[in-house]
Amino acid sequence: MLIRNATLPDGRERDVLLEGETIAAVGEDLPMPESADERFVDASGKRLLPGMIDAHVHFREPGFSHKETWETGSRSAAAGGVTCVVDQPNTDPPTIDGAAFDEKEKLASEASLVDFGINGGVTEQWVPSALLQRPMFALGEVFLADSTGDMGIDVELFASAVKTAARQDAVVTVHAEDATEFEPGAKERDDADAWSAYRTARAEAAAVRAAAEVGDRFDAHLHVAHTSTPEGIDVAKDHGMTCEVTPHHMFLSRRDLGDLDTFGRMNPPLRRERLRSKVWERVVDGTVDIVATDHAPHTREEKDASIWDAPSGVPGVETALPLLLEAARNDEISYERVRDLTAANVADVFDLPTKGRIEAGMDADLVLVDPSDSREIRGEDLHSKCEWTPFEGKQGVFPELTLVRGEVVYERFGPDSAIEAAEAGETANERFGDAVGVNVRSIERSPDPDATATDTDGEDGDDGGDDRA
Ligand SMILES: NC(=O)N[C@@H](CC(=O)O)C(=O)O
Ligand SMILES: [Zn+2]
Ligand SMILES: [Zn+2]
Repeated sequence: MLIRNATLPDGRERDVLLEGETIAAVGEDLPMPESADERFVDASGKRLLPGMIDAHVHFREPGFSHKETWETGSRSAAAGGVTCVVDQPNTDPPTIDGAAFDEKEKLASEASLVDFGINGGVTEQWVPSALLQRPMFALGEVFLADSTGDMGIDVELFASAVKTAARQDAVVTVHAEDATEFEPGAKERDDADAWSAYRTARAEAAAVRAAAEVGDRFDAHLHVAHTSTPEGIDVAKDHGMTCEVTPHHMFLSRRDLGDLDTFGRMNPPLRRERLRSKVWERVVDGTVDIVATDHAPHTREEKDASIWDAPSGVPGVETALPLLLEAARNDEISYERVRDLTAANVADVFDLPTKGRIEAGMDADLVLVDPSDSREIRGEDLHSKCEWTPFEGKQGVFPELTLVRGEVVYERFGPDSAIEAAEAGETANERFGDAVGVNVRSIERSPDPDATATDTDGEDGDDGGDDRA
C-alpha cells in the first residue's frame, strides 16, 4: 500500500509506503506501486497518525461476555483508531494464574481484530511464577481498593507483588485509591454525585503516595492507572512514576452527572470541574504520560440501578482518539501531543520498540482521519456491545481507515473491513484467514531473553499452584 500526501502529526506532508506488516519508507514523491494488487490511498488534506495503543481496557472475556467480547471490543477499538489494547485481569476467572492467562490468550488470538497485551492480576491466590513465564504485558491493574471484580488487596501483598515484578523488570500498573480515605457520610445520599463525594480526591493522592513508597523500596517501574486528580498526577510524577488519564476524566466532570446519572459511576469517580480542568492542563502540557481509556463496559440494564447498586465503569475505547482529534482540530492540543499520549509515549512506557511511531521499520499500525469531518458521537453508531456512551452528543473526528500491521481492520467507506465482515455475519478469521490480533509480548518484543526468565531466587517454583505469594 502507498499512502500519498498524508499530513503527519508534526505537520510534514509525506508519502508512506507499506510492505507486509511494516512501514517500508516515509518520504516525498515515493514511486507509485507497480502491481495492481497494491493499493494507493490519496491522503491529501488528511491526517495520518500511529494507531492508538490503549494500555487499559476491560474486554470482559472470559466470564462476562454479555458485557463485551474480544470480537466486539476489538471491533470498537478498530473503529476508534486503536490498533493495540491491553486487557485487565478482573475477568472470570481472574487472570492470576497460568490456566487463566492461557484461556484469555486463546480467546483474544482467535477473535481480536487488533494487537493485544494481557495483564496479570494480583490476589491472595495469584501464581506469580506461572504468570511471569508467560508473555504477560504488565502486572496490573493491581487494585489498592475494590472496584469491579472485588480484587482489592492490602499494602503487604502489593509490596510482595512489586518486589516480584521488579526482579523481572515487569511494569506494575496500579489502581490507586485508599478506601480508608473514603467519606462514609456520603452513603446517606442516593443521588449520582454521592459516588464522587464518597470516593474522595484525597483517597487517590494517598494511595499514589503509598504506592510510590513501595516502588522506591524495590526500585520498580510503577505506572498509575486512571489518575483523576491534579494531586494524584503530581505525586506520581514527583516520585518518578508514569501515569495515565482517561477520556472521561479529561472531558467530563461532576457537572455532567445530572445527565449521566448512574451511568456516570466509575472508579475513580468524576471530579469537580475545577479539578478536571487542571487534569486537562497536565495532559496538554506534557506532565501526563499517556491517555488510556479504562474501557469498562456494562449493559444499560446493569447501569440503570441505584447509585449504590450500579456497577462502576464506562466504555471509551472507540471515542478516545476521536475526542482528542476534535480537541486538536479546535487548537486545544497539538497533534504531536495527541500522538505522544496515545502512541509514542505508550510504546516508550511499556517498551514496545516497533510500535507508536510512523517511521521506516515500524509496524504499519496506522489511522487516517479527515480533520474537517467532525461528527456527533452517538451510542447507536458505536461498535461496542454495550451500545451507550458517556460522551453522547459530543463531537469527535473518527477514523476513515485503520490498519493493524498493514491489514485493513476498519474502513468507513469501503467494503474491505473486518467490521463489514462482522456485520455480514462473518468472523474476522473468516474474512482474513488468520486472526489479525497478536499478543505483542509474544512476537519478538523482548530483546533480552533473561528479562522473561522464570527463576526468582528459588522462591517461586514451576508452573504449579504451590507457590502463592
Ligand atoms: N473503572 C471502573 O470503574 N471499572 C473497571 C475496573 C477498574 O478499572 O477499576 C471495570 O472493570 O468495570
Ligand atoms: Zn481501575
Ligand atoms: Zn480498569
